[in-house]
This record gives sequence, structure tokens and C-alpha cells, in this order.
Amino acid sequence: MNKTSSFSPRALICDIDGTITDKSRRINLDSVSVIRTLIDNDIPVIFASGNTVCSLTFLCKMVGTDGTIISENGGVYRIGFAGELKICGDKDVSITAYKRLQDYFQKKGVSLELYSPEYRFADVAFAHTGDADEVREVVKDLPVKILDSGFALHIMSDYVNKGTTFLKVSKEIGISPDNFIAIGDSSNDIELIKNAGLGVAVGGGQKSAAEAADYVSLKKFGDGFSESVRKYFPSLF
Ligand SMILES: O=C(O)COP(=O)(O)O
Ligand SMILES: [Mg+2]
Repeated sequence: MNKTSSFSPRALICDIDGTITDKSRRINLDSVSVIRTLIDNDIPVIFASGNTVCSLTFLCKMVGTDGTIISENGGVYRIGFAGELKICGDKDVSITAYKRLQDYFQKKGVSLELYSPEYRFADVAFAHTGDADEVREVVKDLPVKILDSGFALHIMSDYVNKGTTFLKVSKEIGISPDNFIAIGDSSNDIELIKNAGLGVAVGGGQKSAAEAADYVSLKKFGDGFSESVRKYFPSLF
């Protein structure tokens, strides 16, 4: 039997945009219901997203998780609502890169739209402006990387990703990464998908995520998430 059919997870870590939402970021109500079932059966659920700590905290409260989160694509994490915020990336270097990009695009008559800069601890996120590769070229000598989540471009310290921060979180909470199922949709989920016992990419997401995954859902986005959770936690549904 291969891993995809025999795997029996103890915990779930999942992305948000594109994974428990639709393409336009509207939350998938069935995905919320599926997550509630896990929580009510004492299965830990952790959100790992490019979004900010404050937006993830709100989502955790509304959905009913214990508040453990990875945000800013691994740049920040926290164990439980009351845990200390741990910052893994260097925001200064992201800001330096952003200023250079701002100059570059201003000369082309394009102004960049920042996403909630006042709530970010480690990365800089902005609206898609031109091609991610063009952005990468402008800052290629700086110790940053440009992540394209499909919803925003993120400038982050080059050593930060959701997968390495996931390893820290799993150590702190005492659940091996091998016991997790990880579900995502984009290139910012690749390391997460690879570091978990079983990595899933939802249908309709970026090709790079699907290539990193052990299983790709038949359904798309939030519907694919719900399908995958039902598949790997069959006794709960
Ligand atoms: O913040 C983004 O760009 C996308 O967030 P995600 O990691 O939840 O998909
Ligand atoms: Mg996503």
C-alpha cells in the first residue's frame, strides 16, 4: 500500500487563501464545517498563511482553533492565543528591498499597493504588479526572496518559509511532522507540503504545489480541501 492510501494523520496544518476559500478569497463554508469536526474530535488544526497575525487570530477565534498559527509565510508563529509571538524573518531587509522596488516601478509610472504593512512583523506584501520574475530581477542581489501566493507578492528573508517554521511549531507542541497532513494551493506552500507526513495540494492551485504533493484533490480550492480531509480522516465523517 502506498503512503497516500495508508496514511493516518493525527493533526492538520493548512493554508488559507485558495485552500479553504475559493479563487476570490471567499471562505468555503463546508471547509469550516470540516475543520470544526476535526477540532471537536481533538484533532489539532493549525493555520499556516501569508496573511497577518491579526487576521489569522480573528479566523482562529471564529472557526474555533486553539490559536496556534504560522503567518507571513513562516515569518512569524505563535503557539495558542496566549503564546509569545516568535519572529523568524528580518523585516528591515524586506523593507530595503521594497524601497528599491518602489523606485523602480515609480519610474515606470506604476505605484505599488501594500497589504496591511502596519500589521506585519517580518515580510512586506503587496498587490501583483507586473511579473514576479521582473520583481525578482530588481532585488536579486539582496538576501530576500519574492513569493507569489497567487493572491499577493511577498518580500521575505530568503531563509524563511512555512515549512521550516512548521518544524519549529511541531517541535514546540510535541507532535511529529510525520503525523501531520498539510494542505495548500501555491508555491508558498511547497516546503510545508514536503515537510508533513502527507502533503496535499488542492485542485486548481499552482502547478508547483501539485508537483510537491503526495496527493492532489480532485475538487478545486476549498472543495478540494474538504474532500481531502474527509479522505484522510474517514472515521470522523
Ligand atoms: O497572503 C497571501 O498572499 C496568501 O495567503 P495564503 O498563504 O493563506 O494563501
Ligand atoms: Mg494559498
